[in-house]
Amino acid sequence: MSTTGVWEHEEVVLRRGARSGLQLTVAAHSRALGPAIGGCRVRHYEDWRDGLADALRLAKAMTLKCAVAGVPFGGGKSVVALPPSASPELRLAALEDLGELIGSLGGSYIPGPDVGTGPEDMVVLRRHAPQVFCLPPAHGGVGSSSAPTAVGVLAALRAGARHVFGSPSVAGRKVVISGFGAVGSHLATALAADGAAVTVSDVDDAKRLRAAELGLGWVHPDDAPAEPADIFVPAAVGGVLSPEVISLLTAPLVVGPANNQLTEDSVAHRLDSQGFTWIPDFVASAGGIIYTLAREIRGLDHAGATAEVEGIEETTDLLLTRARSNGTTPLAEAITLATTRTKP
Ligand SMILES: NC(=O)c1ccc[n+]([C@@H]2O[C@H](COP(=O)([O-])OP(=O)(O)OC[C@H]3O[C@@H](n4cnc5c(N)ncnc54)[C@H](O)[C@@H]3O)[C@@H](O)[C@H]2O)c1
Repeated sequence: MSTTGVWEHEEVVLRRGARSGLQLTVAAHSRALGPAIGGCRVRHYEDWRDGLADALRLAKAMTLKCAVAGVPFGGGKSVVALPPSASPELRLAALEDLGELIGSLGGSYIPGPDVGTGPEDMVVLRRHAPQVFCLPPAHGGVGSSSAPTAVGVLAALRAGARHVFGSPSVAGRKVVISGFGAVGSHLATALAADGAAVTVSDVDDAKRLRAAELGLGWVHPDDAPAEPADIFVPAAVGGVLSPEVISLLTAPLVVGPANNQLTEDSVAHRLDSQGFTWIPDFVASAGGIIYTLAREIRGLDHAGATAEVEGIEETTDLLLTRARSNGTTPLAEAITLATTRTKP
C-alpha cells in the first residue's frame, strides 16, 4: 500500500455547486473501520483537478491516520476549489453547496475543519449534513483541534527524541518550525517553555514580529530546512520533503503536523538511509482527531481526551522500535499496522 497512489478510493463524488457554480469534491478512501472522516479544505487551486488530486491524497492519509490511531473511522476529505480572491458571498454559497452534497451521502462522510475552514464553517455545513466535527463550543463542539494536534506532535517528538538522542527532553535542543500558524505557534511556545531554542519560519512575514515578541528566532522559509538544528518540524503545507530538500537538511529528527510531507513514499527510504529519523505525518498529527472523537463521540472530558492523545508517544515508540529491529522505515511499519487493522 503506497500513500501516493491515486485510484483506490471507495467513493469519489464530484459536483458543480448549484449556488456557487464551483467544483466540489468529496472523497471517501476507505470505510472498512467506519464512516469516512476528514477535513473540509477550501482554497484556491490553479486547476480544480488539483483540488481533486488533493482530496484523493488527503483521504487516503486519513485512512492511515485513523487506523494507526485506533479509532473506528475511515478516511475521507472534501475540497472546494475557489477562484483567486473569491468573495465572502461566493465562499459561503460554496459551503452551502458542499453541505448539501455531504448531506446527500447520508452520514457516510463526516467533515471537520481543514486548511481554509474553521469551526464556524462547520455551522454552515451542519445546516445540511447530519453530522460534523469541531463545531464551535457555543454550538456543542470542541472548536479548533489545533491545540490537541500540537499535544500529539509533542508526544511523537518525545518518542523520536528518545530514539535519536537517548532522552525525550528537548531542553537545550535547537528546533526549527516551518509554519508559524495555529499548530506551529502552540508547538513553538510549548517547546520554548521546555527549554528548547526555537526558531520559526513562515511565508507570512508579518508573523516575524510575533516571533520576536515571544523570544523566538526567525528564518526565511526557503532556508528553514538547512538551518542547523536538532529537530525540524514541518508545520505548514504538504510536499515539503523532497530529495532536494533532504540534501539540505541538518536535523537528525524530523517530526511535525503538516499532512503528506513527503513528495513521494520513496523519500522515507532516502531519509532513513541518510541517517534521518522521520516520524510519519499521519502518526504525529493524529492528536486532533483522537481528541475530537474522544470528546464528541465518546463524551470524555478534556483531561481524559488529552490522555488519549498522549498515547501517540507509545505508538511512535512502537513504530520506531519495529523499524529499527526489522531494518525498515517508520513509514513502512505504520503502513503495515494500518493495513493489518483495515483488512476485512
Ligand atoms: N489544525 C489541526 O488540527 C491539524 C491537524 C492535522 C494536521 N494539520 C496540518 O498541520 C499543518 C498546519 O496546520 P495549522 O492548523 O497550523 O494551519 P495554519 O493555516 O494555521 O498554519 C499554517 C502556516 O503555514 C504558513 N505557510 C504556508 N506555506 C508555507 C511555506 N511554504 N513555508 C512556511 N510557512 C508556510 C502559513 O502562512 C500559516 O501561517 C497543515 O498542513 C495542516 O493540514 C493540522
